[in-house]
Amino acid sequence: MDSLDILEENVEKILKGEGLEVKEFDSARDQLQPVRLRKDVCYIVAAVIFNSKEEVLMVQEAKTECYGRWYLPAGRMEGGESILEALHREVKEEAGIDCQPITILLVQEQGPQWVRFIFLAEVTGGSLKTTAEADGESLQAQWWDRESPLPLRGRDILSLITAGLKYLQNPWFQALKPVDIPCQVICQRPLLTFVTSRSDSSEEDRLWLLLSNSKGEDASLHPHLPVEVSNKRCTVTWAVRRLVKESMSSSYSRLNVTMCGILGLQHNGRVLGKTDGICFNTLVFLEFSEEGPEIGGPPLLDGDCYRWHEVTNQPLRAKMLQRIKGGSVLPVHSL
Ligand SMILES: C[C@@](O)(CCOP(=O)(O)OP(=O)(O)O)CC(=O)O
Ligand SMILES: [Mg+2]
Repeated sequence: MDSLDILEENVEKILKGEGLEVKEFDSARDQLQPVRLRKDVCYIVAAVIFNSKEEVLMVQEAKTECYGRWYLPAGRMEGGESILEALHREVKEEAGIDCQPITILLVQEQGPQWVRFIFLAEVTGGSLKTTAEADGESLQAQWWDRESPLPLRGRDILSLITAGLKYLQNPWFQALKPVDIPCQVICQRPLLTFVTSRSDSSEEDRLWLLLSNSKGEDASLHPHLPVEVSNKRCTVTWAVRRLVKESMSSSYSRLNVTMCGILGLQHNGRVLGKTDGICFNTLVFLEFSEEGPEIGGPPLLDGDCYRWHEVTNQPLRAKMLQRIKGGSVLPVHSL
């Protein structure tokens, strides 16, 4: 199998939400310090869970700063646990309910220091925590009909509940759960795409993918997708803008960079301080905001660190175009 076949096989895997080991980074070595949970990264999980009457599971907070107010079951991940283990633990501790994930519904992030995974989940067992079982985690849990008045800890959850109902009625992207692959840093592997529409609508659009020419330690690294590290305060969206600015600086001012969303999320978390990172596989779309010297092709690249690969594999190209144009990707909100 030649190197471009391997590349396209890897792109297929990413489109399915599968993970790929991160072998090489396109970031300076000094940005590759392992991150440490609760020291320089904070991950939070939150659960949107409905019952058969479309009431949503809410917990009454026991914390001083929000005592007695209601919120979704949510909390900070602890060292050594996976994202799904944190989800199960938080929902059990705060609501008394056993659950299983349906999908990650949304990722909200402010760079490494705050990443929140909102899950749509379903009940598998347990029973609602009662006031007799109140503790430091929560006072009680109840099903909320979403209409009766309820003093909320934060109104941010209302849009999350709406997103959960919308997904249940119409799953607009394929269900996504974290893939258990360790990573030391918070990084992103973008499918960074450029599309040229054909003048003759009977022909399919042309699609290009940005590849990195960086060589790995084992120099035999096949042409591969770039991997950008998100260091301090650098959001996922900003990291990909930085990549575009560095690789296409002469065209950057004429480019619109659209973060379509997350195709996959790789995290393991087993070894505190060594596997606290996350690799986000993302889908990004570039387009010109104004005409320029390029005729029907992608932006000119500066230097030789990157190159454009035209995707001529028709089924793969069709899949990628559908994801780009259909918006059927897990949303990421860089706050
Ligand atoms: C992430 C929140 O929306 C609420 C979840 O965090 P908690 O304050 O409930 O943390 P635990 O004590 O671990 O349960 C707060 C925020 O970061 O905006
Ligand atoms: Mg909490």
